[in-house]
Amino acid sequence: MTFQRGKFITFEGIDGAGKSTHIQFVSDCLRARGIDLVSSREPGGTPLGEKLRELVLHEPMHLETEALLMFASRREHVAQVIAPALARGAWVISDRFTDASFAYQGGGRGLDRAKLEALEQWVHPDLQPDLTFLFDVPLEVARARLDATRDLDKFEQEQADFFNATRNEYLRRAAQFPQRFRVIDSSRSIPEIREQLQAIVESLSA
Ligand SMILES: Nc1ncnc2c1ncn2[C@@H]1O[C@H](COP(=O)(O)OP(=O)(O)OP(=O)(O)O)[C@@H](O)[C@H]1O
Ligand SMILES: Cc1cn([C@H]2C[C@H](O)[C@@H](COP(=O)(O)O)O2)c(=O)[nH]c1=O
Repeated sequence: MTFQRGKFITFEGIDGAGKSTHIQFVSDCLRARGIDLVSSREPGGTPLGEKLRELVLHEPMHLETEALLMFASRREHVAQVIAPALARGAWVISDRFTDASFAYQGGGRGLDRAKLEALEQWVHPDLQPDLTFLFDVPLEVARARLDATRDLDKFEQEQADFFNATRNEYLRRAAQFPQRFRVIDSSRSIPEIREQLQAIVESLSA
């Protein structure tokens, strides 16, 4: 028996844009449609990846070390979780993937894009998301949402210039890959965003 490869969906956006809020909703919509779904996150998603997550979110380190650890976590995630699930026909949702490295380490921190492209080619030469939701929101809105909720990690404590550059790189990539990106105006209310997400999910799983 041959299985059709499952679909790979990623959620992206600057910290506080609201992507995590909507992952559960989209997951519930897909499961209600009978789809076998694996939901995961980066950095993380495996026992080793979760240890790397603790390091990159809390320890100061060289920019290139940070990028390499993101891709080390990703290599493990692809090998242990994403590729096996897709191969057996399950769908995978990941809270962030390689677009985040281009946006944060590339846009935010200024790492040469060619180095990120080389890492991408090394770590997942044959894998790209089928669909990427980019939750786009002005920095001030994201910041207000974060400040209201929790202690901030290393990235969340970055300044406005960092997040503006990160957001701009996300938007640049959305324009570069329009066939897989859906830019969601995340400054709207949660019910309005859900309505749009539901329509996209229904068209995808029809
Ligand atoms: N559309 C919205 N309107 C108002 N509040 C929202 C909206 N979306 C999310 N929030 C709230 O903003 C806060 C941050 O949301 P969430 O954790 O989903 O962001 P995130 O993009 O996943 O952030 P991070 O990447 O840092 O984990 C939460 O308290 C959430 O309830
Ligand atoms: C995958 C990935 C993530 N990051 C950053 C982006 C966020 O600030 C954190 C993860 O936190 P979240 O609350 O789970 O979104 O990590 C990054 O800089 N580069 C990456 O490749």
